[in-house]
Amino acid sequence: MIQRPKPDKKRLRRTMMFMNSQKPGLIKDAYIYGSDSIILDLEDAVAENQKDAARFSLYHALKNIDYGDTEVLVRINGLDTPHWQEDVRVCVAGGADGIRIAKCENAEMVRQVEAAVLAAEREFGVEEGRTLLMAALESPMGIMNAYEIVTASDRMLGCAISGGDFRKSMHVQIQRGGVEMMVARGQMLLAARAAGVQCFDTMFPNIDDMEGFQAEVIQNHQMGFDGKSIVNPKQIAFVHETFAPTEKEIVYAEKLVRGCQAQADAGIGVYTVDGKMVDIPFFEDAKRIIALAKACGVYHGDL
Ligand SMILES: CC(C)(COP(=O)(O)OP(=O)(O)OC[C@H]1O[C@@H](n2cnc3c(N)ncnc32)[C@H](O)[C@@H]1OP(=O)(O)O)[C@@H](O)C(=O)NCCC(=O)NCCSC(=O)C[C@@](O)(CC(=O)O)C(=O)O
Ligand SMILES: [Mg+2]
Repeated sequence: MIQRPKPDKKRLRRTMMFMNSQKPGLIKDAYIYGSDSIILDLEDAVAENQKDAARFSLYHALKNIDYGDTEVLVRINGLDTPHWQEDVRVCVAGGADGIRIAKCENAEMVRQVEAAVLAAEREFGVEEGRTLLMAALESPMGIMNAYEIVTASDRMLGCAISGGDFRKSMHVQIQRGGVEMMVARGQMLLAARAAGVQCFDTMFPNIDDMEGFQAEVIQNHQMGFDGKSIVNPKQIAFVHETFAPTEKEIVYAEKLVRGCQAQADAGIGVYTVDGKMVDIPFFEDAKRIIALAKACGVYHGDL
């Protein structure tokens, strides 16, 4: 039986790759692709008459497959279905790192899942508080309530917007440039940053349109997302590359971090580095960039 390390709310999550729990062939070696997290799906990828079979296959995967450093999340069925409570029991009994709450609309839904998770942790002798939560915001109501959702539980690692359901409820189609979801993405990002949790963009469904995918990933990064839901292994590399700090950013951040203490000791609060003004917020951001570069495995200095 596999014992997974304690889940970390703040870990690196550039990619969260969905896969159908109903398909043992997909989930048995999902870690080989190197996405930061995988999402074993019990919800919309699983046909209604296969929910029990998917849960069975999920439980055996959680118990017997060593996913190594890959975080293992499970997307449970919506709270308006007869499935979600049994989904929660299986996730906790199997030792999943966290649960993605599908179609989350308000804080009360988070509290309901949290109560079910706690009951399952007690039932199966799992350390209380071990199982993390994240919310998928898939409707206008979910987006409007983003802040109350992400602050509803100490287990909450963050939230993700879900474009398929969201666009359907807004009567819009996916657009190059993302104008149809710009406001919702922005509102969710504000809520997540205000709450100090992570924030993820939706999956890009057109897996053969790499150009469109790459344009969306670049925009996600520019907007401030921590990562993205994905549906296919060929989407991983570009997201990882885009979300890692560049060599130029690392060199500049290193210069700021190394210089800031000396400047502060000399009583100087604001000065220029390579022709750019810097003061306290820039140092904090430089430290974040170095930490991110370390987590991405692209920092080789001694800070
Ligand atoms: C799309 C396709 C069928 C294409 O398959 P294909 O086989 O044609 O792909 P190929 O590229 O040929 O695969 C090459 C090799 O990779 C393996 N491989 C492929 N995909 C893999 C994968 N995901 N995990 C591990 N392995 C994989 C494959 O087995 C093969 O291995 P091998 O045979 O050994 O060479 C496949 O990708 C897939 O099933 N994707 C996940 C779909 C899914 O789960 N959707 C539900 C979640 S979204 C949703 O519900 C909407 C949402 O709710 C979202 C939100 O909330 O954010 C909203 O509202 O927006
Ligand atoms: Mg959905």
